[in-house]
Amino acid sequence: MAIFPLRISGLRFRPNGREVLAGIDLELGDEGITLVLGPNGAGKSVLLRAICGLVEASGGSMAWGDEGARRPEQGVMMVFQRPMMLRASVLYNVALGLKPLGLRADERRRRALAMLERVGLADRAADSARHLSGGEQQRLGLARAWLTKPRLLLLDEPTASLDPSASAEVERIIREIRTDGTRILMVTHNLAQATRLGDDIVFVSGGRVCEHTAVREFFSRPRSEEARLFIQGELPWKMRFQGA
Ligand SMILES: Nc1ncnc2c1ncn2[C@@H]1O[C@H](COP(=O)(O)OP(=O)(O)OP(=O)(O)O)[C@@H](O)[C@H]1O
Repeated sequence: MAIFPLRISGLRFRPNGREVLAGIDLELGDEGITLVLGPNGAGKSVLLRAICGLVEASGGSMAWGDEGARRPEQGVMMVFQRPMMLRASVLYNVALGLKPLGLRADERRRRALAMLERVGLADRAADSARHLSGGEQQRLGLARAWLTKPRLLLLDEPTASLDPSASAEVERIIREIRTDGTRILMVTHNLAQATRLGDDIVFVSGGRVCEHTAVREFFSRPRSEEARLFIQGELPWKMRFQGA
């Protein structure tokens, strides 16, 4: 089943009557890296969780592919800021992603080792995953997801709290995953990273998409006052939560 274009219309999430997603409209084609920017509390992570089905929307719709399926059967993966690690080796944690495919154990091991090579963790295969640094854990999370060849990969601030060299390594891997044919939707607070990595920007504020434009256009000619103030670091705290 083709899952693109993904058309999101009027998506709402209102836990206890509080408007977290206030009617998200967004369309994603089948290629590239889209960066989600916006102030704290804007609803960026909730949007990603809603797309991968971890949060149940209170209203609106998502239509996957030309047939407008309500849910994708497979092919959507999400990597969190702190990826989940089992109390087991790095190799075991990566190979875990292949379990649902019903492959033999030696094939899972072979593919997982090859993937660890690609993310620069081959020499850590036997170590405890929980002893990895934050940057290494993020690379492990990316490897685990990449191994399943997802069509859409959702990344929630994958370089938050990483130093510049660990961030650069994670960015390299993200580019490779994209080159390998995976569509990426990624939340970041790092504007320089957005210019390095993104094809287009989705700017979210107050639970709405205020603009969705090419990266260069977003930074040179932001359409909304909120985006302009955000880029300049001057978005007043009241507007952050109330939207435009
Ligand atoms: N499952 C949930 N139930 C109720 N409220 C939630 C839930 N998940 C998130 N929220 C609330 O929704 C709001 C938006 O959260 P979200 O994590 O999406 O913000 P964000 O834009 O990712 O912010 P940040 O940049 O700080 O990570 C927050 O006020 C948060 O407390």
